[in-house]
Amino acid sequence: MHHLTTFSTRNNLDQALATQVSDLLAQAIKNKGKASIAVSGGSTPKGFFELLSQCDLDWSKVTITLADERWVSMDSDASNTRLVHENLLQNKAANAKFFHLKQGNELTGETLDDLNLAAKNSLLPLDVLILGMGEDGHTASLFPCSDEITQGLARDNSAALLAVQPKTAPHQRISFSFASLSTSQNTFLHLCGENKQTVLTQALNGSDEFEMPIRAFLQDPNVDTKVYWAP
Ligand SMILES: O=C1O[C@H](COP(=O)(O)O)[C@@H](O)[C@H](O)[C@H]1O
Repeated sequence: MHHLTTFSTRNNLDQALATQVSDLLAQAIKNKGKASIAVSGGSTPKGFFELLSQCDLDWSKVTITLADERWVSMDSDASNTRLVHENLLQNKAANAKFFHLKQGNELTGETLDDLNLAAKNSLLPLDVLILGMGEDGHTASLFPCSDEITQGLARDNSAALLAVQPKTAPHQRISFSFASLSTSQNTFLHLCGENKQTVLTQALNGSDEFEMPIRAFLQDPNVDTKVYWAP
């Protein structure tokens, strides 16, 4: 299921999202002494990251990871890890821990096994998940065009992470699965622009998750996704 909140500007959205996420992380720290958050990459979250990095929080108790990563080196413009380091792991948030998805040069089965174990032991279930959405309806790196989409959306997938090779987007990816992301305590979908509004409407007007994987987060009755949109 989903709840849509519309903001008049991107900055208003970024401010509201940063405040809400900071409050949720503080609450998790108060309840259990630590907090975990997965953020998305791409072009949408930069302003939100900058504002969140300035929030007062015991960041040393927060672990940040990505919902997905492109298997590129960290100095590449396409690296989501680089985006997070340059915009979120700054200011007050410089003390946060970062759980790296990109480990080594090759995405081997052994790398995945190690990451799956580490994610289950130290990160999951996430306190906060911030998703983005591509214009093909992908979210995280759960791409409709990929051979791995069945595994990525399977409700009984015991693996937290999977390797994905999109056919219509560049770079091999590593992505958290729907099964692991859907256990998050608080899920947000961060969208900006008219094109994303059109894609959102399309996603809400159909039900085939394999055509638009974002539908799993918008329509699964066990997942409550707060959609934040600004023009
Ligand atoms: O490739 C990706 O794309 C999506 C959407 O990105 P945007 O540029 O349209 O905001 C993003 O959520 C995901 O993390 C990223 O790897």
